[in-house]
Amino acid sequence: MDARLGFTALQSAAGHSDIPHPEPVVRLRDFTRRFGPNTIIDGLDLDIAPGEFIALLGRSGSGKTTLLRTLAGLDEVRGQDVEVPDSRAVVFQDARLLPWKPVWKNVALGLKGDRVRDRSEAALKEVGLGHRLDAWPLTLSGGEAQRVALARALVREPKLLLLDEPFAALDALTRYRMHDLVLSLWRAHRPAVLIVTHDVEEAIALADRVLVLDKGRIVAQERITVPRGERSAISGRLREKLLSYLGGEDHGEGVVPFAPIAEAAE
Ligand SMILES: Nc1ncnc2c1ncn2[C@@H]1O[C@H](COP(=O)(O)OP(=O)(O)OP(=O)(O)O)[C@@H](O)[C@H]1O
Repeated sequence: MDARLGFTALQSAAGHSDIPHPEPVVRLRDFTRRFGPNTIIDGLDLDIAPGEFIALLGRSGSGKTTLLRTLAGLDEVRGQDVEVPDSRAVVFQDARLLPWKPVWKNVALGLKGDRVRDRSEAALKEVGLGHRLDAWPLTLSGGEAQRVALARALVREPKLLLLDEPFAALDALTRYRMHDLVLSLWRAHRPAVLIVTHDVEEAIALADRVLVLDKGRIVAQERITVPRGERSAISGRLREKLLSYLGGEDHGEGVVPFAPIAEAAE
C-alpha cells in the first residue's frame, strides 16, 4: 500500500470484513468461459458495487470483451454463478446508430409510454446535443455519435453501464471532453460502470478501481482514492505500476482473485 499516492492494492484492504458492504450489482463466482479447447475466462470472481466505476485493462486477447459480453447478457452463462442486473446498457466503440432514424428516435428506440420524445430530448440535452434532435446519424461527428450512444444508454436509467472502448476511435481532445461528460453523467445518475479500455491514462482518470486482466484472470487491481481532479499528480507512478502488470510479469502470490466491494469514491 502506498498511502501517500492515495492508491492501495486491494489485498491490503481485504481483511476488514466488519465494514458493511452494499449488495453488489454484479456478482461472478468462478466464472469460466471456453471457446473450443481455449479457456478465455478462467475461474473469475468479481463483485461490482452499486455506483462503482471500474476500468478493465488488459492486452489484446486477454478476455476483456468476452467478460463485458457476459455482463451485458450477450453471451452464454448457463449453469454458471453469474448475477447481473436486468437494467443494464452497453456503449460500443462504434455508436451503432440506425442511419435511417433521426437522432432522437435512435435514443427513443424501444422506450414505451407517452413521454418518449420528452425523455429522449432530455437525455440528448444532457449530453450536449439538444440542438441535434432531428439530425441524421450520418451527419454527426464521431464524438457526437458517441454522445448519442451515451444518451441512448442513460435514458433507460441502467443500474449497470458497460462501455466497450467507447472513446478509442476519437482524437485526444474529444476523448478528454468525453471523459468529463461520462463523469458528470455518472455523478448525476450513479450507475455502476465498467469500461473496457487499452488506455491506462483513461483508466486512471475515470475509475474508482482498475482491474488488470491477463489470460482470463484478474492479475492486479488498484483502488484509486485520490479525487479525480487531482489525479494528474499520481498518474505517472500509477501508470508505471499498471503497465508493469500489463507487461505480463508473473505476479505470484500478490494476486487477489476478487475484491470486497466498497463504497464508490466521489
Ligand atoms: N466467439 C468466439 N469463438 C472463438 N473464440 C473467441 C470468440 N470470442 C472470443 N474468442 C477468443 O477469445 C480470446 C479473447 O477475446 P476477447 O475479444 O475477449 O479479448 P479482448 O481482451 O477484448 O481483446 P481486444 O483488446 O483485442 O479486443 C481471443 O483469443 C479470441 O479469439
